[in-house]
Amino acid sequence: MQLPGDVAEVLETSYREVNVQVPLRRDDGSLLVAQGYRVQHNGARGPYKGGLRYHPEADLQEIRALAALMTWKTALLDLPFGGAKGGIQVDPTQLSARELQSLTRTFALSLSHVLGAYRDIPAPDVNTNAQVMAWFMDAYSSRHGYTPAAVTGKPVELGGAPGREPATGRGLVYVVSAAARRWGWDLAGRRVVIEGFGNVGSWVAREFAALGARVIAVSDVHGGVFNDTGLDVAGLVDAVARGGSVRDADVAFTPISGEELLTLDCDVLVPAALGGSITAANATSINASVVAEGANHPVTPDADSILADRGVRVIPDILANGGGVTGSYFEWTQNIQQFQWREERFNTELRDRLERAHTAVAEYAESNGCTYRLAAYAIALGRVGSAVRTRGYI
Ligand SMILES: NC(=O)C1=CN([C@@H]2O[C@H](COP(=O)(O)OP(=O)(O)OC[C@H]3O[C@@H](n4cnc5c(N)ncnc54)[C@H](OP(=O)(O)O)[C@@H]3O)[C@@H](O)[C@H]2O)C=CC1
Ligand SMILES: O=C(O)CCC(=O)C(=O)O
Repeated sequence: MQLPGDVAEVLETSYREVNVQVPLRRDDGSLLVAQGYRVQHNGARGPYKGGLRYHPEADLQEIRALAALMTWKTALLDLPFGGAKGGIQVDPTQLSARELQSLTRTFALSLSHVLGAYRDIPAPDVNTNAQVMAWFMDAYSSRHGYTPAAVTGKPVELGGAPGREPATGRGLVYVVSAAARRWGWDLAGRRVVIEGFGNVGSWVAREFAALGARVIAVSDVHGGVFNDTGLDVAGLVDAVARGGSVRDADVAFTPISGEELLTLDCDVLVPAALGGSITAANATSINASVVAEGANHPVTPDADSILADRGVRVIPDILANGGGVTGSYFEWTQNIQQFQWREERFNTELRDRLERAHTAVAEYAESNGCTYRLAAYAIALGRVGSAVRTRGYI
């Protein structure tokens, strides 16, 4: 794409990286001092936008990488946002509900000077959910006045958009369906494997099952479950809603390891857990026709080349999981206007935006003979580069 050198130089680093101390008085009286981050990568196209992750591996390097991905994602989806990501390096599974709320409020207050509805708008990511966003919004509002548009992914009764919670997984299935139509595939009866069964993975499973595809394996941190004739997705969802693992589900399955799951013979493999699960070490063992990236950067660059050489089609994260931030965009605009769409309208608009982005990527890839990932990056970087120059940043 011949990105000019000065544009590349400014996009290689983040605009602002905030590192805050997040002290928490534990229920037992001891003190935990966690590190919190918000990285604002680029805001040329609009306010910074991106999720908050609570995870022991959420360090500055990881958050920085995820923030840059948000810049490309919002540009590819043509949303009026830049890219950011944040998080706390902590294991939330070890915290009580009171501790989680306290940690979230302290974090929100320490970041509040760089956030805001027209500055930077957080949302949920790994181990954060609508309840965490409600606490975050409440803490932010205590300092700035009631501001629902400062955070997305909120509970529906607090200005959340009906449809935002399923939007990432549902959007991925809209994108795969659009690609399948282009390739002349019928998704009914196709074998689907999903790594991760949280917000994204569980909605991918529900939406594929609703289309008549066969979800043959899913996993969480405790391992995987496999059934060649198709898993009972509703039963898996019930088990997780009760606070258990997919392994606790009262459905027919054979236990498998997370590593085995990735190598199963399938039509569509959806990594929907953390980054870096498909590497040069296991890319030669992937037995999927298509890898649709629900997670952010689940395929390392080395693995990406191996998959491309082997003819495995990869639908990149910035397209495949773009339904989440697109849904957040709908929520943000509705909060600003004090208005709410019904979920049917939300889904129609979501599908339309994702299909348009998919068509742009597919056409670019076909006319330039490149992968979907390169096409998606070329489109996104072109848009960000143009905004950087037009706004006079450089
Ligand atoms: N939420 C959103 O709107 C968006 C999320 N994403 C990306 O999607 C991915 C998943 O996010 P989300 O669903 O929100 O997060 P959740 O916290 O809801 O779920 C994460 C899931 O991944 C599982 N998991 C974690 N580590 C592993 C592992 N090593 N092997 C197998 N499973 C594992 C978790 O298991 P357990 O429950 O047992 O811990 C859980 O099932 C992330 O990469 C995120 O950045 C991308 C776009 C938007
Ligand atoms: O909804 C959002 O604003 C961001 C979601 C997110 O973090 C992501 O797409 O990775």
